[in-house]
Amino acid sequence: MTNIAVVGTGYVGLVTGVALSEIGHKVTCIDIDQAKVERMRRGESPIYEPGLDELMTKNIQAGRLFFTANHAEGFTDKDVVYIAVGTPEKEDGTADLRFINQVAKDIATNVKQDVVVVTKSTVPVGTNDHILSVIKEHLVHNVDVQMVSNPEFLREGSAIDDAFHGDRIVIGADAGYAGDMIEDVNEAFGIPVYRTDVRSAEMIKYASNAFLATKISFVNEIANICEKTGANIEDVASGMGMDGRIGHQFLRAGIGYGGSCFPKDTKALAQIAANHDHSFELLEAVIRVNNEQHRSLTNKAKEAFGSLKGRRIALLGLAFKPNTDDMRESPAIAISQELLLAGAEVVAYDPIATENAKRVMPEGVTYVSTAEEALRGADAAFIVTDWSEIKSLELRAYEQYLKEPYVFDGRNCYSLEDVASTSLNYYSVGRKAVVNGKLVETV
Ligand SMILES: NC(=O)c1ccc[n+]([C@@H]2O[C@H](COP(=O)([O-])OP(=O)(O)OC[C@H]3O[C@@H](n4cnc5c(N)ncnc54)[C@H](O)[C@@H]3O)[C@@H](O)[C@H]2O)c1
Ligand SMILES: O=c1ccn([C@@H]2O[C@H](COP(=O)(O)OP(=O)(O)O[C@H]3O[C@H](CO)[C@@H](O)[C@H](O)[C@H]3O)[C@@H](O)[C@H]2O)c(=O)[nH]1
Repeated sequence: MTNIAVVGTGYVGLVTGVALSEIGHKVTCIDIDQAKVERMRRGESPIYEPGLDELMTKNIQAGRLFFTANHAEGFTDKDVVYIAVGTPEKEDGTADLRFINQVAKDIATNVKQDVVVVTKSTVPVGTNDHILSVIKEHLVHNVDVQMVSNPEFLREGSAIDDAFHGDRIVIGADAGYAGDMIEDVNEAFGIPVYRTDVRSAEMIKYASNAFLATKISFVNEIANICEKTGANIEDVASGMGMDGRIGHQFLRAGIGYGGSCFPKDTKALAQIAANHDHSFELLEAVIRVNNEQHRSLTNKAKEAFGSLKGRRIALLGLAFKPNTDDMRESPAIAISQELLLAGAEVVAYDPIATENAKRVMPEGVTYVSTAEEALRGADAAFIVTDWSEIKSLELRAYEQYLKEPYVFDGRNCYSLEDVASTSLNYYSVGRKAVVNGKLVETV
């Protein structure tokens, strides 16, 4: 059992703290947001993440999981401090290290015993060295501080499962005992550990996200070409994925990636390269293709309707992916902006993310509390997030509620054969359209 503090209780910090307590460590989670801390003390997760509340409550009751807004209290008697604060993007695409710098100072002024500092946040190569120098500069007590880079690979919506069944735990440490200590801390997860130096660990995180984003933009480009050639992206992706070297994962064509990580991390890596006089052309193209892909549904609707002025569009799903309330960089934002710009009226529904959506979606969007309400009287439906509730909506609901039978499906939720037996005009991604019951090429 190790005494651990986790600084920052967002998607990563809270899940990390809860998972570490579940394998037997004594964990104090620290956040500057007092209201959040109060909720967490009651066992309520401030984020929607399946399975998280139950595990929080269990470990609070077991006396292994604590929450505080007071750094001095949180750091008392801790052997390990995890940094899990946000590293959002700045205007120029670089990572904003404001919160990281603050935590480094908080650690320096509060720790009274030797400590291993573990960086979970996604940070540019060289940041762990920077954190250590900030800590050393502000250190109040004469203690030893060692750094470990331990990037996080969890996905929102399946974060708990990922924490216990991830593919690997990357531990980047230079000379010293810290790397071994963090390997021991993680032993009970039973997940393969990959040991490397600090800078390589920092790079593994960005390279992994950039590679996955590349897969998505690649398959989206293939989907766009499928639409022009009459091929079917679902079949193409399945056939490609059977090659073990390619694999089936991350070959789902759609409206482009969103979320709190891929958009910001791809830009940050391109910027890291640029700062070292390297133009990362491939990644720049991945980002451009993704931005363009956000427009694909609206472009299809414009083509089908001529003009979208005065048209009422039902947006089904707002979160950047199912099973999360996270709206950061959700394609729904760019899609709504495009629709409103084109003069359309936007009525939106999401099973969970509506409150968060209201904070980041453009002004003028109307929110309703069921999919049926959104569809009723609309000229078209846009399927934006493939929540299981939305995927399982029967096709006759669209026929029944829509004023015009137009569905633009950004997630390929329905089979073309099923749609062909309805009266719907259906446009999806990388597949033929269905118009008047017939499969037709879109160009
Ligand atoms: N969200 C993900 O799925 C995911 C996955 C892997 C890695 N990451 C990376 O992990 C990091 C955290 O991401 P997130 O989505 O959990 O962030 P988040 O924005 O959801 O949460 C950050 C939390 O840190 C708190 N905080 C800020 N400054 C603080 C301080 N000085 N002391 C204590 N608390 C402080 C904030 O109040 C907030 O609750 C980022 O670098 C991100 O790129 C995120
Ligand atoms: O085949 C696919 C797979 C995903 N997506 C989209 O890609 C985005 C990201 O999805 P996903 O990777 O499942 O979710 P995140 O929670 O953003 O997780 C990513 O970003 C995290 C933060 O760095 C990493 O820890 C994870 O390993 C990495 O998968 C979403 O908009 C998805 O709709 C697709 O369009 N097609």
